[in-house]
Amino acid sequence: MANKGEAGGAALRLEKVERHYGDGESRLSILTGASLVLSPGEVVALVAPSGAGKSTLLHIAGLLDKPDSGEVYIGGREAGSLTDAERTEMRRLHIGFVYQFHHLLPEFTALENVMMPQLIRGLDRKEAAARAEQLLAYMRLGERVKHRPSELSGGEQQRVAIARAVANAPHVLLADEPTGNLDPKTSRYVFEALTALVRASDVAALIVTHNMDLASKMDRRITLSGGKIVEV
Ligand SMILES: Nc1ncnc2c1ncn2[C@@H]1O[C@H](COP(=O)(O)OP(=O)(O)OP(=O)(O)O)[C@@H](O)[C@H]1O
Repeated sequence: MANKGEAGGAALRLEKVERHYGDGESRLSILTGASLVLSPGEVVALVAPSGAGKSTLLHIAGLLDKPDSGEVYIGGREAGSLTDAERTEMRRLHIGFVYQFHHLLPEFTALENVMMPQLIRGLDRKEAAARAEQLLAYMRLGERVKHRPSELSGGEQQRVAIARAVANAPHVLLADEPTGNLDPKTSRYVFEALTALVRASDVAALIVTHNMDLASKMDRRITLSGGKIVEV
């Protein structure tokens, strides 16, 4: 299940990233030189107060937004010099996203949802189905592959979303409150499944959470202070 990142290299590197909103008197400096290195297989919690810039950072790391200055490297490749088409391609192949709400496609089964990113990448159906089955079995959803999202519990839906996010063996998994919508027991279960899959797949995970219990179980905890990343 290992990904194709180069040996020993960083999965994600942010170098002195700055992001400002607005101009003149109303200018807001949200990121003022944020630097971060994530290694393959590492699970890192990003814990910071509301408005500190967590989503801004995640959007930049996920190539959904561009920094005003600084660099973003995904699997060793600098993203700033890429064309829009290349950025989209890099996002599709090398970055997985998990949100608080699963965003699964309601008319497709769990298996088809996990196959989807692989089919978009051009993999044939048989290969995509085999990998999707393997991932869902890993998430202990082997008995649920033919269920549609509405036929799954909240925790099961989130586990499908996690399997889908790593289906293309990305370098980086970015998760924004992935268990924020679940009860504490289910949260822990989903988080443990996520962590096991991320480690087995050699993906680097950056997880925004307000849940200190889960944050304490991750490899590292970081926060944003004055627009910079600080280890907690
Ligand atoms: N497009 C934008 N234009 C102007 N200001 C913005 C924009 N996006 C975010 N901001 C501001 O930047 C700050 C950081 O926002 P961001 O969403 O990154 O914070 P956050 O840490 O994710 O917060 P939360 O935990 O509440 O989601 C906030 O004050 C927000 O109002």
